[in-house]
Amino acid sequence: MVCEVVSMLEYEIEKAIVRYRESYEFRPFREGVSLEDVRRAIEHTNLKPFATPDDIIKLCQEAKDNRLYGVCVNPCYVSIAKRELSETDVRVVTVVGFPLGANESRTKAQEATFAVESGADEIDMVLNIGMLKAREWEFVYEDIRSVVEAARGKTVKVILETCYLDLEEKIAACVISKLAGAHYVKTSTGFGPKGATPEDVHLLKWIVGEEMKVKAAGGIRTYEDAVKMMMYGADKIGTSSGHRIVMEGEEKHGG
Ligand SMILES: O=C[C@H](O)COP(=O)(O)O
Repeated sequence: MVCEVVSMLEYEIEKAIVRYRESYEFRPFREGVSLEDVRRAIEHTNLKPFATPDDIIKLCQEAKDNRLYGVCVNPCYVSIAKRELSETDVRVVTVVGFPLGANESRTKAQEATFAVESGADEIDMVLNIGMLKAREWEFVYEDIRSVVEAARGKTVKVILETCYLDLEEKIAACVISKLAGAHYVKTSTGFGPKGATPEDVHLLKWIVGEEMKVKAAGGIRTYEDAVKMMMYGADKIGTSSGHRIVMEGEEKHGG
């Protein structure tokens, strides 16, 4: 059984690498991203270690005022965010195995279970970066699967932390995330040495295709940054600058 999973993962990863070598082209997936598109893509984020309950209440208020897609908060703040956003359609996103991805899989699964119990609508988990680098494909696959199962149907995003990965590792991480049943791949935690780039966002979208989505996160500070990420394949934008980005968009488009 384990052998079958390993062979399936190796086969699919190799197939994706060959497809990349034969036909990859870097060009925008779309033009014409509107301010409304940007608002509805932003997951307004505060994952700082020193964030207080008052900071989370402010984050939620900004998300409501700016009609953003969601907020992304550390697990201890899920219930506060849920309370602040009740009777709105603003989603509560939280993180698992954050920011290193190096917890035991059962710890990640338990975190996901607790997050859902506390009211999280979506889970952003960090994959096991060291195990990916060691080409322990089935470990990485089972690690993601355990969180997908624990999330009980809630959206699961897999943070790849692309700044640490080479091209083949990025492709392998996308293929494994998709096969393990995750709904998104996400570029970065915002805590690594580098965040999202249009090149990485494009590569991720090109590999996962239409059945899966991409979240760009880390270092996205301006309206122009957000629009560019969306042109190159991002469906969601994780940023601690959501309020500023929308203000810039309103200035540009006249309110
Ligand atoms: O998941 C989102 C990131 O943590 C946000 O990163 P940022 O603070 O660089 O915007």
